Amino acid sequence: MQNSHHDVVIVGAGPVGLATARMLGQLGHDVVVVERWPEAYPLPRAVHFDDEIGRVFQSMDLADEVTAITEPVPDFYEWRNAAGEALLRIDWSGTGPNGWPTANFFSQPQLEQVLARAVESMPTVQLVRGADVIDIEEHQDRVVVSAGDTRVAKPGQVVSPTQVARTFTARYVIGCDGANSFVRSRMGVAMEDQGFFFDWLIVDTIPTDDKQWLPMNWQLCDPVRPTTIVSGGPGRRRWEFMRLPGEDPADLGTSETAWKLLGGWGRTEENTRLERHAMYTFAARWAESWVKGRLAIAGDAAHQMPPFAGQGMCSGLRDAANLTWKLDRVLRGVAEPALLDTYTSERSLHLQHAIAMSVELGKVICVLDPEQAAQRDARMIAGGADPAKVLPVAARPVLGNGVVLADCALSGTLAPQFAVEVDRSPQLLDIATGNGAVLLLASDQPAGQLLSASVQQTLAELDIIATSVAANGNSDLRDFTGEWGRWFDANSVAAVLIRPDHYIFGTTPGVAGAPELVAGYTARMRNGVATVPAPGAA
Ligand SMILES: O=C(O)/C=C/c1cccc(O)c1
Repeated sequence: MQNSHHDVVIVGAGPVGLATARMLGQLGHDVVVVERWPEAYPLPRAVHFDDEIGRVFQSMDLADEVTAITEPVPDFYEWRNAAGEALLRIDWSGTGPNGWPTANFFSQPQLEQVLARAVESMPTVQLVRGADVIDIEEHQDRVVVSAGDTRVAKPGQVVSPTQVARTFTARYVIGCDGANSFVRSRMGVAMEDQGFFFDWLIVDTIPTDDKQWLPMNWQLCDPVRPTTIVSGGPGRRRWEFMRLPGEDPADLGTSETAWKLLGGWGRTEENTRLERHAMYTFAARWAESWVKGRLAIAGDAAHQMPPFAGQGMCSGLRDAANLTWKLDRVLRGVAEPALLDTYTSERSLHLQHAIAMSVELGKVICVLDPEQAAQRDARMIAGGADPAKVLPVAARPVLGNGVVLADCALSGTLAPQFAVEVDRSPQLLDIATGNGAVLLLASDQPAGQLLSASVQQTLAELDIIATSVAANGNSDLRDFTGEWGRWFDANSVAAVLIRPDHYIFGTTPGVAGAPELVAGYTARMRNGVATVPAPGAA
């Protein structure tokens, strides 16, 4: 029997598992990804990522590869009633604060191919397909993952093996193994469920004509048949049809029904290839704890949400970005394992925002009663289809308690990624600074002249890059668009400490407060769980 030793075993080779492997591999760790299916799954599932996740792909050195398989959104994501009136218009056009298009559509098999190629090219990362995890044994200093060879009974169906064919020993195991996660079941954690369940038929197609789709993405809020019409990535279209009361899910989930419903949209075998159709029960739930001992979960293994905000995969990739820089420090022995507890506390609150938003959007479209639909229409039309007026979730998402400064307005929110100039060459901030934590100072002097030798030594020990940005003068980075200046001014801050996952640890009103900011971050990283008071707080 084969046995191999690693720093981390990742169970599941979907986008979240592969991204987690890529990020840990970039940090030099020995990682194996264990996937039960012998071949990459060829059919669509997730189709959307936002500007934050584009930045995460960029940090994985995959900006060009991902851009090449992606369709950015040029217009509004519209929600219309049966009469065609706008109920909600969400601006998905343009570039977001993370320096990437606000909304992007792709086909998951293509994305997985990009990610799989990337991890397979890394000397310390291995991808093992066809290995079905059947046991996980946790010891004080290691975890042993046992896998059998996958037996495919018929296309799309595996029979769980009973015999162990190989074992993988590691210091940590991360379950990126989907909604029915085996790793989660081994952790024995409870799920918090919002009780939001609706059945929908998802239909993925490849149009063979040259039809234009305007707007690119929209929702038909017609109680006769609530329907989603969105991109499925370049050259693809997705429809989602809500199951009506009395409809049998088995009847709705046939290709005959898919064609019948597509027919109502003028899509026939003459102009369309049916790529996939599947029934889904949308749910809104999350695990109460995402780390237990040496086991962790991420992505659908940790949470599921309705698709209407396009945040399912985005949330999973946020998990990967949050977990990997912390796990890196624990694996390197420069942080206590207690640092990993902040993965749950930070991400869970942020995730609950995404779930609340997705459920609110679900409440808009999953309405089958004509009376209720008419009331909804009147309310949303009166609100001018403005998301700020017609949706109840307005506050921006923020990380929960963790490696964040208390009493600091920007702590736990995303830092923007505006462009800067280095040696007259324009580039996005993270390209200029490289991956990792950044202390960004609003000053026309170089950071090296603003910080004492001892602060600079602490920064080096914590792998924090210190740099300054200003429109003029001798700053390290030139704010050639003025966007950084406006951001610092609007928030009344002059120093910001940005974590490796691009979230803000904290800010100070003056550059002079930077050493205290660094001291707070240092304490937080070393001590684990308690939140650090803001500089100057009593
Ligand atoms: O990527 C996904 O999982 C879902 C994307 C999406 C975007 C917009 C509307 C939807 O119903 C789904």
